[in-house]
Amino acid sequence: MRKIRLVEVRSELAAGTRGASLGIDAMKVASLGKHSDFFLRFQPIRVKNENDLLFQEPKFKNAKYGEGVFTVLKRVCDAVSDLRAEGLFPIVLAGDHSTAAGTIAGIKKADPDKRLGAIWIDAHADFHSPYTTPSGNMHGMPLAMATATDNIECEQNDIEEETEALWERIKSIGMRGPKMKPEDIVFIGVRDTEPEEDYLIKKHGIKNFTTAEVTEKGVQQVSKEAMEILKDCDQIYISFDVDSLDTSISVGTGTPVPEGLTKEQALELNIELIKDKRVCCWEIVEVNPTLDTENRMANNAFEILEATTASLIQNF
Ligand SMILES: NC(=[NH2+])NCCC[C@H](N)C(=O)O
Repeated sequence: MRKIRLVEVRSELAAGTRGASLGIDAMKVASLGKHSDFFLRFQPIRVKNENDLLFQEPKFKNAKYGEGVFTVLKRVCDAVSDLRAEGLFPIVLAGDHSTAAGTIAGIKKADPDKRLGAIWIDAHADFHSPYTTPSGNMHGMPLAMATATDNIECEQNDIEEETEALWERIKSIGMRGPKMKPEDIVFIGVRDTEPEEDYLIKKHGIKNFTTAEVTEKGVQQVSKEAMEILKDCDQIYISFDVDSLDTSISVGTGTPVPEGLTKEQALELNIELIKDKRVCCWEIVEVNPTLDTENRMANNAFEILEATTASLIQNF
């Protein structure tokens, strides 16, 4: 059986809306409500955050709070890389989705020679760089960080020199250069992108399984096809952003988008995908209880976390 370690990252610097750093504790409240022993079973590692920067104005307008994001991602990278070097399976519970770039860097740092792929279950492609971002919010950038993509072809923002230097440092966390090829990304549920991201998706032929496709083909088939696309990867990372879920379930996330997955679809998808023996890390992000009523999103997210972990344990 694989040994699991929880990594708790209460960081929300890279989100545009406040509150995502409370998502982990909202899931803990959900677990108490269910009388679950989940949080007793795994020893958590807590990564220090830099959320106090939020009391100041952001320094970099195309990479807001980027200096803090860099520090947190570096810490996440080191924590994940240490766990992977010990052969442990990190389950990362995080606030905003930028942490995924730290996680990916950590996986790669521990196994630089292994080809890494990612399954990105999300409403967003998170493929912006400071050169293209419409918001400056760095939770829209983790896949550009991980693949070292600037997307100058679609440049929208005339970025400052300091921002450029910071972006270079962020892309070099763990190791210099790309940790993954864009071709080794599979999207599920992506439905809110900007033209600059559409350009990259088309350029690299990245497959997106839409909500309609998941409904039509079913979870088993979609999981099979997703893994088939990543057949040449040695390791697979799964990133689950709760905004992949439909807004009728809950709006307890910073950037909710209609026409998302049902809870059952997301639950089954994660249960199924994590059975693949190459999956080496799973992450859940963007639960924001301050935007919610009766902790609905965290209740759903915790259910998915618990079921996915159970599937991981049962299948090894
Ligand atoms: N992880 C997220 N919720 N990302 C939302 C990104 C939204 C938009 N594409 C932006 O870059 O601002």
